Order: sequence, then structure tokens, then C-alpha cells
Amino acid sequence: MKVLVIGAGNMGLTYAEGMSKSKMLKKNQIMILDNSKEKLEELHQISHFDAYKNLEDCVPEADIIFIAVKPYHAEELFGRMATLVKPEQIIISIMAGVTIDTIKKLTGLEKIVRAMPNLPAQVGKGLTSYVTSKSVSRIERLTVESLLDSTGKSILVSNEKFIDASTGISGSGPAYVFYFMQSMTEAALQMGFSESVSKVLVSQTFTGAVELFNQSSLSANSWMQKVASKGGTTRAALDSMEDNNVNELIKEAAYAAFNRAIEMGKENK
Ligand SMILES: NC(=O)C1=CN([C@@H]2O[C@H](COP(=O)(O)OP(=O)(O)OC[C@H]3O[C@@H](n4cnc5c(N)ncnc54)[C@H](O)[C@@H]3O)[C@@H](O)[C@H]2O)C=CC1
Ligand SMILES: O=C(O)[C@@H]1CCC=N1
Repeated sequence: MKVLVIGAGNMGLTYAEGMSKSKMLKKNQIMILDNSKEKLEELHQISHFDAYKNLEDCVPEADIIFIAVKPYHAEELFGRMATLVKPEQIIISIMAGVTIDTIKKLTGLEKIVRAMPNLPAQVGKGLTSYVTSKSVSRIERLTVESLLDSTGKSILVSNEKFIDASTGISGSGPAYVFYFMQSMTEAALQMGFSESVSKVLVSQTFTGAVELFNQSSLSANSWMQKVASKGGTTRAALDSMEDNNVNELIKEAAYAAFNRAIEMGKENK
């Protein structure tokens, strides 16, 4: 089996690295293509991947083609791929808001997997939701799942609406966590801590809270109540968040990403 990754940015390179460390593939079974000169130079330094500049040199060789370019590059890329692809090839696209129908229309292929990963894939802690078109067989789906699992966990969803929804939760979600971390860091600095101490205070608090959450069946809300003593400091903080509608604002933000994914699906038709 040969896998071609197109787009060697944050996510494409992360997947290439993840797949190369999995038992599924050897390094020489992974090809990677990027159209940026600087990226290609960078790729040539990473000697374990076969790096390509021209689609015609690698697309025909691939069994699975992993698309990791920005959504607005999809039309141009697929247009150039259309004459090089073969019906048995499988496309895995991680582009936000590019639908299976659009990919079918632009490439002429039928075996399409639409997936939504997230950035923690870079450290093997990613979450990828995915859905397949009808033409992808069970065996092919399991192969794809093993590739996606090479960067963390994967979840098969029942239809594309849940890919857009998971974009709003897990795909964009790391940025919401960083937003919260940034606010807490700014508060720590204002209280007089140094940058390095602020960083430790914030990061260990997040790591510890997530660890507690993961090691029990308690909900986030139950854990919140465990931290908060009656009339105490945490209650004061949580009341302030409630008074300022922070809960509703975070939900609104997640919906903004979900809706933007749907909108991009229409724009990229
Ligand atoms: N960054 C993130 O957290 C997530 C990104 N995604 C999706 O992943 C995709 C890639 O995002 P990033 O890796 O962040 O972008 P990036 O900008 O880091 O990487 C994109 C790469 O594609 C290359 N490229 C552009 N057009 C090309 C073409 N026609 N042929 C070959 N290479 C081409 C660029 O030179 C660049 O190296 C996007 O579609 C995004 O929606 C999905 C989930 C999370
Ligand atoms: O911001 C974006 O559009 C991409 C999709 C999810 C995370 N990054």
C-alpha cells in the first residue's frame, strides 16, 4: 500500500509522521507533495519521506491520497488531479467544509473519506471524526481508520453533519482551550507572577483537571462542584462567569465554528 499526502503543513506533515510511526506503513510507503518551494526544501531535509513537486509523479502511484491543503485550494488542486486519478483510489480529505459530493464532482472519484482531525494530533493525542462515502468497503474503512488512529483516536460518525459539528467542538476546540489558557495567563501576570511561573500555574492546572476528568466517570459539572466550597473563592469565580454569561458565550462560539463549516461547504461547491 502507498499513501500520498498532499499539503505538508501543520496537519499533513503531522499525519505523515504519525503514519510513518504506525505499524501499518513503512516510511518508503509514504509520499508527500507540496507546491511551496520552501516546504519542499524542508521536506528534503526530512530524509525519511519521498517528497514530490509534481502531481503526475506521485498521484498514479498512490492507493490512498490524503488531502491536507486549505479548503480554498481544493478546487484548483482537484482540477489538476482529475486526469491522473484511478477509480480504485481512496481520497481522505481533512479540509474543513469541503463536502464528499464536492470532492466526487471535482475528482471524478467515488471512494471518499471526509475527516476532521485536530492539532493535538502533533503529539499523538488527536481526535479525528470521519465518515465515508458508500463506495468505501468495510475493509477499506478499517484501513483508513488505522491510518487516522496513528495520530490519536478516531470516531466514525453517521453523516457529514457531524463532521461540521465536530469541527465546532474538537476541530477548532483546541483554540478555545488556548483562549482560556491565554486569559488565565494574563490574569496570573497581572497578579505579579513571572512569565515562567504563570506558564506552569496554568499548564499544570489544565493537565491536572483533564487527568481528573479522564480518570473518573464524573461530569465536568460535578468536578466543578468538588472544587467550589460554599461561600469560597471558586464560587466567587464561577458566579462571576455565570453573571457574565460565559457558558452561553462558549456555546455560541462553538456554534459559530459549526455554522462556518456548513457555510464553507456551500462556498466550496
Ligand atoms: N490546523 C488545524 O488545527 C486543522 C486543520 N484542518 C484542515 O487541514 C487543512 C490543512 O490545514 P493546515 O495544515 O493548518 O494548513 P497549512 O497552511 O499549515 O498547510 C497547507 C499546506 O498545503 C500546501 N499547499 C497549498 N496548495 C497546494 C497545492 N495545490 N498542492 C500541494 N500543496 C499545496 C501549502 O504550501 C502548505 O504547506 C485545512 O484544510 C484545514 O481545514 C483540520 C483540522 C484542524
Ligand atoms: O480553522 C479552521 O478552519 C480549521 C478547521 C478546524 C481547525 N482549523
